[in-house]
Amino acid sequence: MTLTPHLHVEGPSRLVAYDFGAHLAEWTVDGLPVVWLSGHARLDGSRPIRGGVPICFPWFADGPDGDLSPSHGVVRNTSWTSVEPQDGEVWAWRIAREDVAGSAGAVHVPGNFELRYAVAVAGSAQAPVLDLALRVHNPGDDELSVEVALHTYLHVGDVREITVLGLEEATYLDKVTGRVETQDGPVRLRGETDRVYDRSGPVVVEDRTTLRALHVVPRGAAQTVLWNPWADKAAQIEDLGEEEWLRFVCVETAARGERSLRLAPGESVEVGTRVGPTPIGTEAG
Ligand SMILES: O=P(O)(O)OC[C@H]1O[C@H](O)[C@H](O)[C@@H](O)[C@@H]1O
Repeated sequence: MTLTPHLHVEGPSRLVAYDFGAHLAEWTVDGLPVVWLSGHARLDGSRPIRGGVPICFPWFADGPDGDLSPSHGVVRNTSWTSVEPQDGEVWAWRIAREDVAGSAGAVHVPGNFELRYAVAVAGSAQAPVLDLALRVHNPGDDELSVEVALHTYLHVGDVREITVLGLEEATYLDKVTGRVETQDGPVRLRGETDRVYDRSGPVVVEDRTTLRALHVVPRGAAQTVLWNPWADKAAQIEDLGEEEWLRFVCVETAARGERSLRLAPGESVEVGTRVGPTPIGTEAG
């Protein structure tokens, strides 16, 4: 099966998305990717799409106790239902617990849930801003505790040449070493990077290669995950081409572990991310 893409062109923006995973796969501005898609991504529904913005839910990676699969939960492996976009949204989708019943990992879903996800483009033609909004609703009678992430793959010219601002002095779990550390100054990636920062403020990725700054503004989740597999790990990832690891960094709006979302019966919360490129040296629009 080949997945059918949705395409949207608006001013300098071009967006591609799939119902499978409600996955925004590409956002280019003036022909240059901001949200990056692997040239080796499988677009046949046989595995999650490598790149774009995978939605991780109701667990992140292998879950709070490290024993769940598939990686990042069940909704990025399932086709969502398109619903009517509202108020300037480009696309919107919905999925609920019954839609994942029977899928791999469904037995680990911790309770009833309903998700609505929307992709919008805001800002101006000169400074477009992508807005991603995931509403999580608990329609059940019990508290719902879930992990979630908007796992944004941002395009950079060379990940070794970027500076990530906004995480200074934040504590983080280094998933590579298993240690908890404190960020000393801006982040410059020097090897495999897989960190869960206890911070939910704006992050700026300065990319000296493309002469762009990518501004990421999260909402509704307490953590920021920074990920790049680097050369050796990337070589083991089937749907990443040679050297493709140089072309992206993931800056993820996340709520995992002790910072999971806890929803009372009937409660809804929204987790979102805004992303916008600006030329280096100017402020976000
Ligand atoms: O390969 P995936 O299942 O898409 O996961 C890719 C990566 O996602 C997150 O950033 C996790 O923190 C990493 O540990 C994981 O390797």
